[in-house]
Amino acid sequence: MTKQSAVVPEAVAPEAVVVTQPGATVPASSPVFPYPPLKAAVGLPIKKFLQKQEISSGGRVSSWDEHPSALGMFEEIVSLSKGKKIVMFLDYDGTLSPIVDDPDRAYMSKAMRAAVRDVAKLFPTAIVSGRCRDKVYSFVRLAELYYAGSHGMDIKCPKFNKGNKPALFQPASEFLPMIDVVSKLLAEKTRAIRGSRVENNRFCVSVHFRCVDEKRWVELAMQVRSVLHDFPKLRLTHGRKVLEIRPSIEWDKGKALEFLLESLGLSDSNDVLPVYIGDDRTDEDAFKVLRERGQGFGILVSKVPKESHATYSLQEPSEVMDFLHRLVEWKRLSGKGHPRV
Ligand SMILES: O=P(O)(O)OC[C@H]1O[C@H](O[C@H]2O[C@H](CO)[C@@H](O)[C@H](O)[C@H]2O)[C@H](O)[C@@H](O)[C@@H]1O
Repeated sequence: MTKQSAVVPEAVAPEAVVVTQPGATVPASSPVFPYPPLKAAVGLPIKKFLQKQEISSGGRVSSWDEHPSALGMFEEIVSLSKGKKIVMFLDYDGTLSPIVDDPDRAYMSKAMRAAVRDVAKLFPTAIVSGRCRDKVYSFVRLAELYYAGSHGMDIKCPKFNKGNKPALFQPASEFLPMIDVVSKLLAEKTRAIRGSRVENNRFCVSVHFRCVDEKRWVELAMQVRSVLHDFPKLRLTHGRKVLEIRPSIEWDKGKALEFLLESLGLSDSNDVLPVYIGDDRTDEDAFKVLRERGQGFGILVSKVPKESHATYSLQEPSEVMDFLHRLVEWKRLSGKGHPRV
């Protein structure tokens, strides 16, 4: 038995199992992913089990003062965008579709699809998801969008650098065979844990525990770790009741955002306003990039106030849809569909 501590989320705003080294302090409010590198944690026994932590984005905070509603601040937002070209980045699960138990049934509504289609007519729009790109495309079904699947490790642009051909960018392609092997091993190892589910997202793998009895979360995390022990080039992160296994490369949704801006030929322009909407920890990488660039802003989708690199908030996908509607309406009224305000 190895020695490690697992931190499991509180019931109210639950979203992950975090495995740490014994003695390691995981600040309850840390907005940054608190795993030690996988290698350091492997080989240490379980010491302690449940500890409450807010997880899906940053730690929980007491009010929305830091991240006011993007609907409430809509006038301010559009005034910020005066003379600028808006570029939209949208996460999928929990942002465009509600969180549901079965990941294969996380459909977006027709109304949401229509809202995204309308937005994409007016602004370049990308979907940035942890899902396999084909899978997220099968949910969204809008060919005119840009898609970044596998947490940005699988990017498809309708056009690239003003050329006409669709282009693919897959910085982790060498990991494909390894991910396949690991996905099968994980499925085997976790089969006996009722409710668990392994989802092969092509360049990464998700191990879901939303439907696993809480008493077995640690057992599941241990099984995952035991598989990963033999794959030091992979790392473990987590999202909303899901453990995510992915290549240890310097690539995330933030890097994908920058890549997409570059491929749109908009990277160096001061008159570009990227807006990223997302609900999960992995979206924080993109929010952070926008903060660091001092360009555009992030919108966190969450029912509870959290620490986040986002600037604004929306409570749930229905509010995301309202926001998209307002953006379209405002643009139509102000610019008659021209790409600049
Ligand atoms: O980046 P995202 O598009 O938000 O993808 C992150 C994970 O999303 C999916 O899992 C989440 O949504 C499921 C359906 O609502 C839910 O059952 C699960 O508990 C959530 O974690 C997707 O299935 C994962 O592969 C992605 O990693």
